[in-house]
Parts: sequence; structure tokens; C-alpha cells
Amino acid sequence: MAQMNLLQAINNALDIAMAEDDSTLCFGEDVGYFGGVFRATSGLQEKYGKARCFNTPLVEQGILGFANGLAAQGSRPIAEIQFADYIFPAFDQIVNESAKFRYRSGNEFDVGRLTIRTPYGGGIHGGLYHSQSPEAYFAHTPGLKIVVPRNPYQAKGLLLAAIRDDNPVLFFEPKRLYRAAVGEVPEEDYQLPLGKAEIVKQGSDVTLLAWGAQMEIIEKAADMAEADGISCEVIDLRSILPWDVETIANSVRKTGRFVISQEAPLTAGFASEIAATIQQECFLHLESPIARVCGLDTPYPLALEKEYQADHLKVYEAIKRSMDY
Ligand SMILES: Cc1ncc(C[n+]2csc(CCOP(=O)(O)OP(=O)(O)O)c2C)c(N)n1
Repeated sequence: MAQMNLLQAINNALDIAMAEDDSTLCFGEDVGYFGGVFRATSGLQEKYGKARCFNTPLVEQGILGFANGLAAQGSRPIAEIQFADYIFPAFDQIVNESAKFRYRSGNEFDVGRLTIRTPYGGGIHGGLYHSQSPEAYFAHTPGLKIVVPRNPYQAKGLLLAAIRDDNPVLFFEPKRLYRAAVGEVPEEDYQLPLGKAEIVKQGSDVTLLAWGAQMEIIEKAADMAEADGISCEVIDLRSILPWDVETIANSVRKTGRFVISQEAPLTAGFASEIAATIQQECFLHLESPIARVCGLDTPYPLALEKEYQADHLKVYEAIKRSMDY
């Protein structure tokens, strides 16, 4: 075991993946000798050379076009988009090519070896274009997998699973946790399963669900509610696509109450998809309406970041409303 922050765990996973397979490549804006703006690829160019870890031009559509071509030809590309806010120029490549390549070629080609890493989320005073959480745009796209880790242990195990998975995977890295989340991480190779949620704390009165950096917030709200005698089951979704309906539905059947929290805006966020599915699966077990505690429906505000966030007080209020219903 070693103490690592989330960035170091990601760097460690990339190192293991590059060492095991010569066809694994890391590239993106400033990813080469500089090691990325957050240093996730630090030291990799030195170790594996300029042909395997390198800078691209500032053109996200090109990064993904290039990555799709490499993956189709048998390489294992790991493309970095410098901020998730800048993934939109590559939207066409991801949604129309990465996700559909296997289907449109009748399984003759696929880009399943592709992994896309990108820093995501707010809480760092990044303003409009360094704070967004765009998972829902991609969750609407069959053919992709989507993962969000909440700590260094998860980041390493889930990233190694993502890189080796047979489908294109989008790996959203909560940038607020890059240096803030520190924990024990095994130095050896391990994987955590994609598509599986993790029950972080067992409870019996209400189920709380989030992913990524939002986990800290629901855990804090759970502590407040527990002080009032409310027993909270806390679950980390970990994978947005595919998502673990069974674990969540089993929990809600047990507790009868359900609060979902996401950092992204409320409208058409992934929390809405979860709420719709769970009301269908658990209708007769629900004691109160499913609550969504989300970011406000505004562009991500710089000055009003605190007001925008679905913080622990808003989650706590939703728990109380659910209990009092
Ligand atoms: C579409 C998009 N992708 C990525 C970024 C992040 N970004 C901001 S500045 C910068 C580097 C710009 O370098 P250069 O074009 O050489 O201009 P310089 O600032 O060095 O004069 C990058 C990648 C961005 N702002 N927009």
C-alpha cells in the first residue's frame, strides 16, 4: 500500500497500463513533456518515449478522430481532454463514431480499446468553462461506458478496468478531488468492476445516492441526519453507464425513501433517469416521492458557486422532507 492522491493514483494506473502493452498511448493537449495541466501524465513521456506519450494540437475533434482511428487499428489509445467543458468539439467523434463504430461496421471494426479521460466538475472557482459536469449528454448514447471515481483507490482500479474494457469508456475525473482526496492505494495491479455501485454505508430509513465529488456531500448530510436518529444507506453509483439498477432498487425497496444528488443542473440530468427507473422498479415500496438535489438550472456561475452547488444542507433538507412526508 502507498499513500496517493487521486492524481497520483491515475498516474500510477496509466503507468501500469503503458508498461503492460506497447500499443497503449497517452495523448492530448500538453500531455507530453509537461505531463498535462494537472500532471496526470507526469513522467510518462520520459519513461515510454515521445511516440507513446505526446502532445496534440488544440483541436478536440482531431484528438478523438485520431484516437478512434488508432483504436480501430488495434492500438489502445488513452485520450485526455484538458477539461470536460472542452469535450463538446469532440462530441460528434464520440457520439457518432466511438459509440457506433462496432454497429455500423457489422462488428468488423470497433473502437473498444479507446479510453477518454477528462477532469470534470466544479468547486474550484473555475467559472463557466472549467466546472461543468456533462455526463448526462453522453449517458444518452448507447455504445459508451461512463465512469466517475470518488477516491484514489477507485480511480486506479476503475481506470485500469476502463482501459482494458472492450468498449469505449469515458472516465470523468472530479478535479476538486485531484489533490484533496488522499488514501491508501495498493501498488500492485488491480481492477474494480464497471457497472457496479458500491454501498458505502448500510442504513434502513433512507437511501442516498451520488457519484464522484458529490459523495462527500451526501456523506456529510448522512452524518447530520444520523445525529437526528435517521439511518441512511449511502451508495456511490461509480458507473453512470451502464448503471447498477439492481443495487439501487434493492436498497430503495428496503428503505422506502430515496434522495439522489448530482452536481450537474437538475433538468434532464442523470438523476432524472435514475428517479424514473426506480419509481418504476420500487413503486409499491416508496414511502415518499423520490428527491433530486442537483445544481441550479443556470450556466455554472463563478461568483455564486456556493449558491449553485447541491450542498450538504440541501441534501439534509431533502432527507428531512422525505422522512416527514
Ligand atoms: C476548445 C478549448 N480547448 C482547450 C482549452 C484550454 N486551453 C486554454 S489556453 C490553452 C493553450 C493555448 O496555447 P496557445 O494556443 O499556444 O496560446 P497561448 O496561450 O500560449 O498564447 C488551452 C489548451 C480551451 N480554452 N478551449
